[in-house]
Amino acid sequence: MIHARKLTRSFKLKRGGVVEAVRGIDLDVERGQLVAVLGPNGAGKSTTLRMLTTLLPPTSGTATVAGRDIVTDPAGVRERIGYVGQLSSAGENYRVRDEVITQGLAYGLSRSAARHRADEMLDLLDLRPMASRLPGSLSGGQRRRLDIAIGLVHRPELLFLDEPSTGLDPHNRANVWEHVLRLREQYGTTIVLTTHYLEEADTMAERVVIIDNGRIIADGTANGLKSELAGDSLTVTTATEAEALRAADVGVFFGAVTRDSTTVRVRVSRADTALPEYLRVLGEKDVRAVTATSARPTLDDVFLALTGRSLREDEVAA
Ligand SMILES: Nc1ncnc2c1ncn2[C@@H]1O[C@H](COP(=O)(O)OP(=O)(O)OP(=O)(O)O)[C@@H](O)[C@H]1O
Repeated sequence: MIHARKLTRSFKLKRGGVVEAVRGIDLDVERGQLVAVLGPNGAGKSTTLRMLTTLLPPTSGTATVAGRDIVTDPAGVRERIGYVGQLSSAGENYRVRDEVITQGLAYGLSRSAARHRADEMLDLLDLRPMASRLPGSLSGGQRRRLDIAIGLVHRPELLFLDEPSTGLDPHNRANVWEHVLRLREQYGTTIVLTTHYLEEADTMAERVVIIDNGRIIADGTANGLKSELAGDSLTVTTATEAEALRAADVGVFFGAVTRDSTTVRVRVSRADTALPEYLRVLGEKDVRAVTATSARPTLDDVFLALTGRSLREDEVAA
């Protein structure tokens, strides 16, 4: 459904200098996949999506999307895809149902086909009760769902969603996800979406593509990436910082260590066997653990292992 090779985009800044937003992305997405593109602010997620959706020409590189070339046949790509950007696509003048119908007409559907399709999408996204309201009166989550309905009106095989859940409260986020998953189940639509939210990418998408600094740095299932790149973690807290320092010194014999005040974290391949052994050695060195826990890795641990930075700070800032 998507085949991109060495896709690259740089921006010349007015005040001089160049931003290399996307630096040579290779990406293949098969029909029916649900792919989450994850990365910190400014990683190049939106720029990648905007190139794949023909909103922005690449500086270099090639891509076919839904079988059409993004550079030589942008109209062909657009007919076959839906795109829901970060900003709401609904205007304020039409009522919800009319807004979807108008979009259908813009795609060349007949009036009756546009009406039929609009109703189908309003049902799919549970927007029927809001059909005659103005978009401005909808909640954030309802408005996002309206954006998705608009993006789907021409029955695209492939839907791009740029941060569909950013800015929504957890309830509305879960609700938007429920609808995205339903869409996929009912229509088999291929979905590529960007997100800042680690947990969402982890639990909802079958494939996670992590972008940083304009490059893909990891690509796979969440579980695959975690076991391949991160490993389990042991966390021990001590009563004093001096003890934590000693615990960190011991920890390096077990795996990579990070320490924050009296908390020491050690990355190991198998926490179940490493934790008792670590505690035993700490006892020998007169270090008493106040708490000791082990955890399976998260996608943040994957990102940390790859870049030395946490995605969490970004998530909090978003
Ligand atoms: N039109 C533009 N002109 C100049 N720089 C741009 C432009 N669009 C994007 N950039 C820069 O390109 C880089 C990648 O931006 P992009 O919006 O693709 O990141 P992102 O991963 O989608 O971030 P976010 O999660 O914040 O949306 C950033 O440094 C951004 O400032």
